[in-house]
Amino acid sequence: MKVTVVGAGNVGASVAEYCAMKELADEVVLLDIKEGFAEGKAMDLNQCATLNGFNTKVTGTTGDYSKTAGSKVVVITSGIPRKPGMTREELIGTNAGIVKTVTENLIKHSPDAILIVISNPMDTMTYLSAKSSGLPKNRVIGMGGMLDSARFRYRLSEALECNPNDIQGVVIGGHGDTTMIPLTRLATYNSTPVSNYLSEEKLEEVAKATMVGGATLTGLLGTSAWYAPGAAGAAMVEAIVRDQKKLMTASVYLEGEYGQNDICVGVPVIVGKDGWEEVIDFKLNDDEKAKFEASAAAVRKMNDALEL
Ligand SMILES: NC(=O)c1ccc[n+]([C@@H]2O[C@H](COP(=O)([O-])OP(=O)(O)OC[C@H]3O[C@@H](n4cnc5c(N)ncnc54)[C@H](O)[C@@H]3O)[C@@H](O)[C@H]2O)c1
Ligand SMILES: O=C(O)C[C@H](O)C(=O)O
Repeated sequence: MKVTVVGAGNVGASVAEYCAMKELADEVVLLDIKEGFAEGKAMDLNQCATLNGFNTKVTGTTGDYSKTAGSKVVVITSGIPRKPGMTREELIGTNAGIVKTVTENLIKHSPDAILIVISNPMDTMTYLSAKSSGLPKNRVIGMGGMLDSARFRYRLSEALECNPNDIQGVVIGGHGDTTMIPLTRLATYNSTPVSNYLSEEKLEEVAKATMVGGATLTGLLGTSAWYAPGAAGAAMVEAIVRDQKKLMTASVYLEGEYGQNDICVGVPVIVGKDGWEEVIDFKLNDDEKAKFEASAAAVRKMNDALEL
Protein backbone atom coordinates (compact mmCIF):
# COMPACT_ATOMS: atom_id res chain seq x y z
CA MET A 1 0.00 0.00 0.00
CA LYS A 2 1.27 3.40 -1.01
CA VAL A 3 0.97 6.85 0.57
CA THR A 4 2.12 9.95 -1.34
CA VAL A 5 3.19 13.24 0.20
CA VAL A 6 3.47 16.21 -2.15
CA GLY A 7 5.90 18.88 -0.98
CA ALA A 8 9.08 17.53 0.62
CA GLY A 9 9.63 20.65 2.73
CA ASN A 10 9.31 20.94 6.48
CA VAL A 11 5.76 19.63 6.86
CA GLY A 12 5.86 17.09 4.01
CA ALA A 13 9.10 15.50 5.21
CA SER A 14 7.72 15.39 8.75
CA VAL A 15 4.53 13.62 7.58
CA ALA A 16 6.67 11.15 5.62
CA GLU A 17 8.92 10.54 8.60
CA TYR A 18 6.02 9.78 10.97
CA CYS A 19 4.38 7.56 8.32
CA ALA A 20 7.61 5.57 7.93
CA MET A 21 8.24 5.36 11.68
CA LYS A 22 4.72 4.02 12.22
CA GLU A 23 4.94 1.77 9.11
CA LEU A 24 1.65 3.14 7.83
CA ALA A 25 2.45 2.04 4.26
CA ASP A 26 4.82 -0.26 2.36
CA GLU A 27 5.95 2.77 0.38
CA VAL A 28 5.83 6.51 1.03
CA VAL A 29 6.40 8.61 -2.11
CA LEU A 30 7.69 12.14 -1.59
CA LEU A 31 7.25 14.49 -4.55
CA ASP A 32 8.58 18.02 -4.91
CA ILE A 33 9.36 20.38 -7.78
CA LYS A 34 12.75 21.43 -6.43
CA GLU A 35 15.29 19.33 -8.38
CA GLY A 36 16.71 16.47 -6.27
CA PHE A 37 15.12 17.73 -3.03
CA ALA A 38 12.59 14.92 -2.54
CA GLU A 39 15.18 12.34 -3.60
CA GLY A 40 17.55 13.71 -0.95
CA LYS A 41 14.89 13.69 1.79
CA ALA A 42 13.92 10.13 0.82
CA MET A 43 17.53 8.95 0.97
CA ASP A 44 18.01 10.54 4.39
CA LEU A 45 14.77 8.98 5.70
CA ASN A 46 15.64 5.53 4.28
CA GLN A 47 18.92 5.71 6.16
CA CYS A 48 16.86 5.86 9.40
CA ALA A 49 15.35 2.42 8.69
CA THR A 50 17.91 0.37 10.62
CA LEU A 51 18.20 2.99 13.36
CA ASN A 52 14.47 3.20 13.98
CA GLY A 53 13.59 -0.33 12.90
CA PHE A 54 11.03 0.32 10.17
CA ASN A 55 10.41 -1.41 6.86
CA THR A 56 8.61 1.34 4.98
CA LYS A 57 10.46 2.36 1.81
CA VAL A 58 10.58 6.09 1.00
CA THR A 59 10.81 7.08 -2.68
CA GLY A 60 11.67 10.62 -3.73
CA THR A 61 10.84 12.18 -7.06
CA THR A 62 11.15 15.54 -8.77
CA GLY A 63 7.75 15.97 -10.37
CA ASP A 64 7.27 12.43 -11.73
CA TYR A 65 3.63 11.71 -10.86
CA SER A 66 3.78 8.21 -12.37
CA LYS A 67 5.67 7.23 -9.18
CA THR A 68 2.61 8.22 -7.13
CA ALA A 69 0.25 5.94 -9.11
CA GLY A 70 -2.20 3.86 -7.10
CA SER A 71 -1.79 5.74 -3.82
CA LYS A 72 -4.39 4.99 -1.13
CA VAL A 73 -3.83 8.37 0.56
CA VAL A 74 -2.17 11.54 -0.72
CA VAL A 75 -1.15 14.42 1.51
CA ILE A 76 -0.78 17.86 -0.07
CA THR A 77 1.75 20.13 1.66
CA SER A 78 3.09 21.92 -1.42
CA GLY A 79 3.12 25.70 -1.33
CA ILE A 80 4.70 28.53 0.56
CA PRO A 81 4.53 28.91 4.35
CA ARG A 82 3.97 32.28 6.03
CA LYS A 83 6.70 34.47 7.46
CA PRO A 84 6.46 36.33 10.79
CA GLY A 85 3.78 39.04 10.65
CA MET A 86 1.82 37.42 7.82
CA THR A 87 -1.59 35.72 7.99
CA ARG A 88 -2.26 32.34 6.39
CA GLU A 89 -4.81 34.04 4.13
CA GLU A 90 -2.04 36.06 2.44
CA LEU A 91 -0.68 32.81 0.95
CA ILE A 92 -3.70 32.25 -1.28
CA GLY A 93 -2.27 34.04 -4.35
CA THR A 94 0.66 31.62 -4.62
CA ASN A 95 -0.78 28.47 -3.09
CA ALA A 96 -4.11 28.26 -4.95
CA GLY A 97 -2.37 27.68 -8.30
CA ILE A 98 -0.02 25.11 -6.78
CA VAL A 99 -2.75 23.17 -4.96
CA LYS A 100 -5.02 23.09 -8.02
CA THR A 101 -2.31 21.78 -10.37
CA VAL A 102 -1.04 19.27 -7.82
CA THR A 103 -4.57 17.96 -7.15
CA GLU A 104 -5.25 17.48 -10.86
CA ASN A 105 -1.95 15.64 -11.41
CA LEU A 106 -2.49 13.39 -8.39
CA ILE A 107 -6.00 12.38 -9.40
CA LYS A 108 -4.85 11.36 -12.88
CA HIS A 109 -2.58 8.75 -11.34
CA SER A 110 -4.53 7.81 -8.19
CA PRO A 111 -8.24 8.19 -9.00
CA ASP A 112 -9.24 6.21 -5.90
CA ALA A 113 -7.11 8.15 -3.42
CA ILE A 114 -8.23 10.00 -0.32
CA LEU A 115 -6.75 13.54 -0.25
CA ILE A 116 -5.52 15.19 2.93
CA VAL A 117 -4.93 18.91 2.32
CA ILE A 118 -2.49 20.77 4.56
CA SER A 119 -1.35 23.75 2.44
CA ASN A 120 -2.63 27.13 3.67
CA PRO A 121 -5.05 28.84 3.79
CA MET A 122 -6.14 25.29 4.50
CA ASP A 123 -9.97 25.50 4.51
CA THR A 124 -9.95 27.33 1.19
CA MET A 125 -7.30 25.00 -0.27
CA THR A 126 -9.44 22.01 0.81
CA TYR A 127 -12.48 23.54 -0.92
CA LEU A 128 -10.36 24.13 -4.03
CA SER A 129 -9.09 20.54 -3.97
CA ALA A 130 -12.63 19.22 -3.48
CA LYS A 131 -13.89 21.23 -6.45
CA SER A 132 -10.94 20.64 -8.78
CA SER A 133 -10.64 16.91 -8.07
CA GLY A 134 -14.33 16.15 -8.55
CA LEU A 135 -13.90 13.41 -5.94
CA PRO A 136 -16.77 12.28 -3.70
CA LYS A 137 -16.86 14.68 -0.75
CA ASN A 138 -15.79 12.03 1.79
CA ARG A 139 -12.43 11.63 0.07
CA VAL A 140 -11.18 15.19 0.59
CA ILE A 141 -10.11 16.14 4.13
CA GLY A 142 -8.41 19.31 5.36
CA MET A 143 -5.97 19.03 8.26
CA GLY A 144 -6.01 21.94 10.71
CA GLY A 145 -8.38 21.12 13.55
CA MET A 146 -6.30 18.17 14.73
CA LEU A 147 -3.30 20.44 15.08
CA ASP A 148 -5.28 23.23 16.73
CA SER A 149 -6.89 20.72 19.13
CA ALA A 150 -3.46 19.29 20.03
CA ARG A 151 -2.23 22.81 20.78
CA PHE A 152 -5.37 23.55 22.82
CA ARG A 153 -4.91 20.38 24.87
CA TYR A 154 -1.26 21.20 25.45
CA ARG A 155 -2.02 24.77 26.56
CA LEU A 156 -4.72 23.47 28.92
CA SER A 157 -2.29 20.95 30.39
CA GLU A 158 0.22 23.75 31.02
CA ALA A 159 -2.45 25.78 32.80
CA LEU A 160 -3.52 22.76 34.86
CA GLU A 161 0.06 21.56 35.33
CA CYS A 162 -1.02 18.08 34.30
CA ASN A 163 -0.23 15.42 31.69
CA PRO A 164 -1.47 16.61 28.25
CA ASN A 165 -2.81 13.11 27.57
CA ASP A 166 -5.28 13.54 30.43
CA ILE A 167 -6.87 16.50 28.63
CA GLN A 168 -9.63 16.21 26.04
CA GLY A 169 -10.39 19.30 24.00
CA VAL A 170 -11.50 20.19 20.52
CA VAL A 171 -11.08 23.19 18.23
CA ILE A 172 -13.58 23.63 15.40
CA GLY A 173 -14.14 26.32 12.75
CA GLY A 174 -11.63 27.73 10.29
CA HIS A 175 -7.89 27.17 10.63
CA GLY A 176 -7.13 30.88 10.97
CA ASP A 177 -5.82 33.16 13.73
CA THR A 178 -9.28 34.70 14.20
CA THR A 179 -11.54 31.91 12.87
CA MET A 180 -10.70 28.92 15.06
CA ILE A 181 -13.02 28.12 17.95
CA PRO A 182 -11.53 26.31 20.97
CA LEU A 183 -14.55 24.62 22.61
CA THR A 184 -13.62 25.49 26.19
CA ARG A 185 -17.04 24.54 27.57
CA LEU A 186 -16.57 20.94 26.41
CA ALA A 187 -12.90 20.48 27.41
CA THR A 188 -12.21 18.01 30.20
CA TYR A 189 -9.48 16.82 32.57
CA ASN A 190 -10.10 13.08 32.87
CA SER A 191 -13.84 13.51 32.27
CA THR A 192 -14.25 16.49 34.60
CA PRO A 193 -14.85 19.98 33.13
CA VAL A 194 -11.66 22.09 33.00
CA SER A 195 -13.76 24.96 34.37
CA ASN A 196 -13.69 23.08 37.72
CA TYR A 197 -10.01 23.99 37.96
CA LEU A 198 -9.42 27.10 35.84
CA SER A 199 -10.96 30.57 36.10
CA GLU A 200 -12.88 32.21 33.22
CA GLU A 201 -9.91 34.53 32.69
CA LYS A 202 -7.42 31.66 32.52
CA LEU A 203 -9.62 29.74 30.09
CA GLU A 204 -9.92 32.84 27.91
CA GLU A 205 -6.13 33.21 27.97
CA VAL A 206 -5.68 29.56 26.92
CA ALA A 207 -8.19 29.93 24.08
CA LYS A 208 -6.44 33.07 22.81
CA ALA A 209 -2.99 31.42 22.95
CA THR A 210 -4.40 28.44 21.04
CA MET A 211 -5.83 30.63 18.30
CA VAL A 212 -2.50 32.35 17.63
CA GLY A 213 -0.52 29.14 18.16
CA GLY A 214 0.71 29.01 14.56
CA ALA A 215 1.62 32.72 14.53
CA THR A 216 3.55 32.38 17.81
CA LEU A 217 5.63 29.54 16.37
CA THR A 218 6.16 31.40 13.10
CA GLY A 219 7.50 34.36 15.09
CA LEU A 220 9.95 32.10 16.93
CA LEU A 221 11.02 29.95 13.97
CA GLY A 222 11.00 32.51 11.14
CA THR A 223 8.81 30.08 9.16
CA SER A 224 5.81 28.04 10.22
CA ALA A 225 5.89 24.93 12.40
CA TRP A 226 6.29 21.33 11.20
CA TYR A 227 6.59 18.75 13.99
CA ALA A 228 3.02 18.94 15.29
CA PRO A 229 1.60 19.64 11.79
CA GLY A 230 3.48 16.56 10.51
CA ALA A 231 2.26 14.44 13.43
CA ALA A 232 -1.32 15.62 12.89
CA GLY A 233 -1.13 14.82 9.16
CA ALA A 234 0.28 11.36 9.88
CA ALA A 235 -2.42 10.73 12.52
CA MET A 236 -5.03 11.32 9.81
CA VAL A 237 -3.20 8.98 7.41
CA GLU A 238 -3.17 6.37 10.19
CA ALA A 239 -6.90 6.74 10.88
CA ILE A 240 -7.56 6.02 7.19
CA VAL A 241 -5.11 3.20 6.48
CA ARG A 242 -5.92 1.43 9.77
CA ASP A 243 -9.64 2.17 9.49
CA GLN A 244 -9.63 3.52 13.03
CA LYS A 245 -13.03 5.29 12.89
CA LYS A 246 -11.48 8.03 15.03
CA LEU A 247 -13.29 11.21 15.98
CA MET A 248 -11.13 14.00 14.59
CA THR A 249 -11.69 17.66 13.77
CA ALA A 250 -11.23 18.16 10.03
CA SER A 251 -12.21 20.60 7.32
CA VAL A 252 -14.81 18.85 5.17
CA TYR A 253 -17.41 19.78 2.56
CA LEU A 254 -20.67 20.56 4.35
CA GLU A 255 -24.16 20.11 2.97
CA GLY A 256 -26.35 21.39 5.77
CA GLU A 257 -24.34 20.10 8.75
CA TYR A 258 -23.74 22.80 11.37
CA GLY A 259 -26.06 25.01 9.29
CA GLN A 260 -23.52 25.40 6.44
CA ASN A 261 -23.56 24.57 2.74
CA ASP A 262 -20.96 24.54 -0.04
CA ILE A 263 -17.97 25.20 2.22
CA CYS A 264 -15.10 23.25 3.79
CA VAL A 265 -14.59 24.17 7.44
CA GLY A 266 -13.51 22.35 10.59
CA VAL A 267 -16.09 20.11 12.28
CA PRO A 268 -15.87 16.84 14.25
CA VAL A 269 -15.89 13.85 11.88
CA ILE A 270 -15.29 10.11 12.02
CA VAL A 271 -12.24 9.14 9.94
CA GLY A 272 -11.73 5.64 8.58
CA LYS A 273 -10.91 3.70 5.43
CA ASP A 274 -13.38 5.63 3.27
CA GLY A 275 -12.10 9.04 4.35
CA TRP A 276 -14.37 11.13 6.57
CA GLU A 277 -17.45 9.03 7.13
CA GLU A 278 -19.81 11.10 9.28
CA VAL A 279 -20.09 14.55 10.84
CA ILE A 280 -20.79 14.44 14.58
CA ASP A 281 -23.16 17.05 16.00
CA PHE A 282 -21.61 18.52 19.15
CA LYS A 283 -24.84 20.37 20.03
CA LEU A 284 -23.27 23.82 20.18
CA ASN A 285 -24.83 26.45 22.42
CA ASP A 286 -25.95 29.81 21.02
CA ASP A 287 -22.64 31.54 21.63
CA GLU A 288 -20.67 28.71 19.95
CA LYS A 289 -23.14 28.66 17.05
CA ALA A 290 -22.66 32.40 16.52
CA LYS A 291 -18.87 31.97 16.53
CA PHE A 292 -19.13 29.09 14.05
CA GLU A 293 -21.30 31.18 11.71
CA ALA A 294 -18.82 34.07 11.83
CA SER A 295 -15.93 31.68 11.22
CA ALA A 296 -17.66 30.08 8.22
CA ALA A 297 -18.50 33.54 6.83
CA ALA A 298 -14.79 34.48 6.92
CA VAL A 299 -13.78 31.24 5.20
CA ARG A 300 -16.50 31.76 2.58
CA LYS A 301 -15.17 35.25 1.85
CA MET A 302 -11.73 33.74 1.22
CA ASN A 303 -13.26 31.07 -1.06
CA ASP A 304 -14.80 33.86 -3.14
CA ALA A 305 -11.27 34.85 -4.19
CA LEU A 306 -10.79 31.48 -5.93
CA GLU A 307 -11.08 31.05 -9.67
CA LEU A 308 -12.89 27.73 -9.93
N1 LIG B 1 -2.89 23.02 7.81
C1 LIG B 1 -1.97 23.13 8.75
O1 LIG B 1 -2.23 22.87 9.92
C2 LIG B 1 -0.57 23.55 8.38
C3 LIG B 1 0.48 23.40 9.29
C4 LIG B 1 1.77 23.78 8.90
C5 LIG B 1 2.00 24.28 7.62
N2 LIG B 1 0.96 24.40 6.77
C6 LIG B 1 1.14 24.86 5.40
O2 LIG B 1 1.79 23.82 4.67
C7 LIG B 1 2.50 24.38 3.58
C8 LIG B 1 3.93 23.85 3.56
O3 LIG B 1 4.65 24.32 4.67
P1 LIG B 1 6.20 23.94 4.85
O4 LIG B 1 6.63 24.52 6.13
O5 LIG B 1 6.39 22.49 4.62
O6 LIG B 1 6.86 24.76 3.65
P2 LIG B 1 8.23 24.42 2.91
O7 LIG B 1 8.59 25.63 2.12
O8 LIG B 1 9.21 23.87 3.87
O9 LIG B 1 7.83 23.24 1.90
C9 LIG B 1 6.96 23.40 0.83
C10 LIG B 1 7.47 22.57 -0.32
O10 LIG B 1 6.51 22.59 -1.37
C11 LIG B 1 7.26 22.49 -2.57
N3 LIG B 1 6.44 22.86 -3.71
C12 LIG B 1 6.09 24.11 -4.13
N4 LIG B 1 5.35 24.03 -5.25
C13 LIG B 1 5.23 22.72 -5.56
C14 LIG B 1 4.58 22.01 -6.60
N5 LIG B 1 3.91 22.63 -7.56
N6 LIG B 1 4.68 20.67 -6.61
C15 LIG B 1 5.37 20.01 -5.64
N7 LIG B 1 6.01 20.64 -4.63
C16 LIG B 1 5.94 21.97 -4.59
C17 LIG B 1 8.44 23.40 -2.34
O11 LIG B 1 9.50 23.14 -3.26
C18 LIG B 1 8.81 23.07 -0.90
O12 LIG B 1 9.80 22.06 -0.81
C19 LIG B 1 2.40 25.90 3.76
O13 LIG B 1 1.38 26.42 2.94
C20 LIG B 1 2.05 26.06 5.21
O14 LIG B 1 1.38 27.27 5.48
C21 LIG B 1 -0.32 24.06 7.13
O1 LIG C 1 0.76 28.99 11.24
C1 LIG C 1 0.93 28.64 10.08
O2 LIG C 1 0.99 29.44 9.14
C2 LIG C 1 1.15 27.19 9.76
C3 LIG C 1 0.09 26.30 10.30
O3 LIG C 1 -1.17 26.63 9.81
C4 LIG C 1 0.11 26.21 11.79
O4 LIG C 1 -0.92 26.43 12.42
O5 LIG C 1 1.18 25.89 12.35
